[in-house]
Amino acid sequence: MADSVLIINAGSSSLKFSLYREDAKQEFVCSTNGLLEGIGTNKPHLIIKDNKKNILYEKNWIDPKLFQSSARGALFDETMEWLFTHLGNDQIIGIGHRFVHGGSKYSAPAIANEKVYEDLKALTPFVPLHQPGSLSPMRVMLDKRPEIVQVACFDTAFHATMPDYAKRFALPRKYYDDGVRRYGFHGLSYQYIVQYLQETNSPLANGKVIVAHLGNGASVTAIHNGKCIDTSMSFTPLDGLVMGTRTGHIDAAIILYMLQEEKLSADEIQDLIWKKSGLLGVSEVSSDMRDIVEEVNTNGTNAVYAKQALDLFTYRLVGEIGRLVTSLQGFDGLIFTAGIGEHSSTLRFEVCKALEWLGVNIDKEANNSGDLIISKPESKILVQTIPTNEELIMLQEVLKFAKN
Ligand SMILES: Nc1ncnc2c1ncn2[C@@H]1O[C@H](COP(=O)(O)OP(=O)(O)O)[C@@H](O)[C@H]1O
Ligand SMILES: CC(=O)OP(=O)(O)O
Ligand SMILES: [Mg+2]
Repeated sequence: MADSVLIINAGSSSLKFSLYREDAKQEFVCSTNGLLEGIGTNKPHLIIKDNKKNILYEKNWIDPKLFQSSARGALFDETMEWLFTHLGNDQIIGIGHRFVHGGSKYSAPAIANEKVYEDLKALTPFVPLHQPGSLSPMRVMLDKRPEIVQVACFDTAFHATMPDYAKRFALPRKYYDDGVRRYGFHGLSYQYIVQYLQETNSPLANGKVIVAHLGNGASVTAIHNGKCIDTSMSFTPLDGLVMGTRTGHIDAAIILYMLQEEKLSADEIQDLIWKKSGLLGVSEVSSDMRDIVEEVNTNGTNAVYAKQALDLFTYRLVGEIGRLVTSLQGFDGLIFTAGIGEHSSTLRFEVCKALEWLGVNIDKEANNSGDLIISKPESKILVQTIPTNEELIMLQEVLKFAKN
């Protein structure tokens, strides 16, 4: 019977899981990978593969009702059901859960218990797209298999090194003391990128690097010597860049306008800014970058709106990179990661072209052919695409607890 560690990564449009099995060399190697993607779109897709990329299970849902976010629970349950009935003889010695928000109480991984569960549940209003998906598998396992060590790993932890002026909003001091400040998210992904640069002896490991994590949630982070200097997301993962369904940064007074003039309720505003805005709201096509690009390329009925959404996404991303280059006082490298960052060569090209004046010189062929280094040798800034691996960072954290 092999010892295994299960890692669950609940994203806003996806649920990823990886099962790591201990081999004869006592190393934990990924044996099964699952990806449920397209949550919140009308065509979610589940695919589960073994470590040789053979497909173990696949399912497509085509149902307009799935567009409603209330259908998320059912999709999560079905994925989890498959997982728990296919564990075979594996003995799970630990489970890692990605928690986007740790609030002011949790800035390091924490072992799950009732207190931790309740503390994290209380943060749900700040991360409505994520916390329910992270909490539900933890709850199931606390009830069914309380003997298994479960570790909550936080996106916020990586950003603890930001200086006071990057963390603080210009509000009366009381609010900062009450926890109203910039936390930053996607930290497990940024931690992985830093580790990757160190392990590959990259000249960027000790340099000034901008990392763009562009998934359904999108953020950019300025890193110097492996430490976070500033990042685009703040109190919640709503701030910063335009995202799949989130507004990114908007004038806070717009919320007052919606409340007072448009007479929207707090719940309606919450729904609007988290689930109906971003690429989806502007394009009226989809929250999924693949659909937006296809609508533009095929000159579909909403091609003009889709192009506006794409241009806005790019413009705001380039602007935020500019701000962070100033925070770093220059930069040596630019890294793209996560769903859009890893796969959309068009987006990477547009961003790099807009940054040419800062010394970014993209190699068009390398960018299109999926190479990891996509800048020309003479480029002042090294540009790389690095597939993220939040699961590996969580595995390392779980093993610290489960193996001792
Ligand atoms: N081949 C592709 N081209 C462009 N965008 C892609 C491609 N594959 C995935 N994406 C985009 O990546 C995003 C999802 O990223 P991901 O990091 O998996 O999501 P999450 O934020 O839920 O973790 C979606 O907008 C999707 O359209
Ligand atoms: C923090 C966040 O938005 O995460 P994701 O991109 O996985 O939804
Ligand atoms: Mg993600």
